[in-house]
Amino acid sequence: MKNYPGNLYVVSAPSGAGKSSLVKALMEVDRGIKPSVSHTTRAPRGQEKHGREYYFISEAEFDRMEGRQAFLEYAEVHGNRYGTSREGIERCMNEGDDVILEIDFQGALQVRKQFDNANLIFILPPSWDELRARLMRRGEDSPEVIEKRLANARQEMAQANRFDFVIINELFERALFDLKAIVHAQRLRYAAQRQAREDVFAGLDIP
Ligand SMILES: Nc1nc2c(ncn2[C@@H]2O[C@H](COP(=O)(O)OP(=O)(O)O)[C@@H](O)[C@H]2O)c(=O)[nH]1
Ligand SMILES: Nc1ncnc2c1ncn2[C@@H]1O[C@H](COP(=O)(O)OP(=O)(O)O)[C@@H](O)[C@H]1O
Repeated sequence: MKNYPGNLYVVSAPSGAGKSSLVKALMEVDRGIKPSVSHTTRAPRGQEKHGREYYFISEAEFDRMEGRQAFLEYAEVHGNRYGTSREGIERCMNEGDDVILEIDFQGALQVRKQFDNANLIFILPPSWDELRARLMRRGEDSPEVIEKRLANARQEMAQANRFDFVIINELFERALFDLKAIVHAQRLRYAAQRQAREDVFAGLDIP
């Protein structure tokens, strides 16, 4: 397993729990962390732009990328396909940047198999009623799509105990504080580990 200078954070949550809002707010205050833009076969929502929220691609293009093993992970979620391109992430992490992935739990567990020090963070809503209310307030999905996402949320939330960290997004600022604290603490931890490794190598008398 390759050792990159950058760290990897993976955020998963049921639809509407607030993961996109939290990740966006984190990146506004933390310039050392870069988003990964996924590829999807889902249609863009109102304000979404190709290359910003997602690369919106056809089923055929998705098949081609899958065929040439361009994805670090991919999964079908709520009836659409989503995948993380391997190339961009490895480049960022090689350059020493931290990378944050916003992907579903199936993808998160695939990533952990490839990066054993990936940090898996699960965001929970405070209640079912609030989850439904947020999906409705967001106003981007039809009632049928909202019902499908709520039905899937039960199964998704049952996976939270497989993650390294769980954050309850009740008060937004509080949840953002928790996310920042996790990123900061893990960054320090890996920096200390790397330093310790360098110290060991520096101490070895190899010509
Ligand atoms: N496995 C995987 N899941 C993804 C990827 N990109 C997005 N997702 C997940 O797909 C689900 C649906 O995302 P989206 O359609 O943007 O809806 P939202 O979660 O309601 O904002 C969410 O759980 C995302 O985290 C990806 O590259 N891989
Ligand atoms: N703590 C919070 N309290 C109230 N509303 C929130 C909170 N966090 C997010 N929201 C709102 O809930 C909706 C869903 O958030 P979003 O970030 O799109 O979720 P996700 O990416 O998990 O699907 C958005 O309208 C967002 O503004």
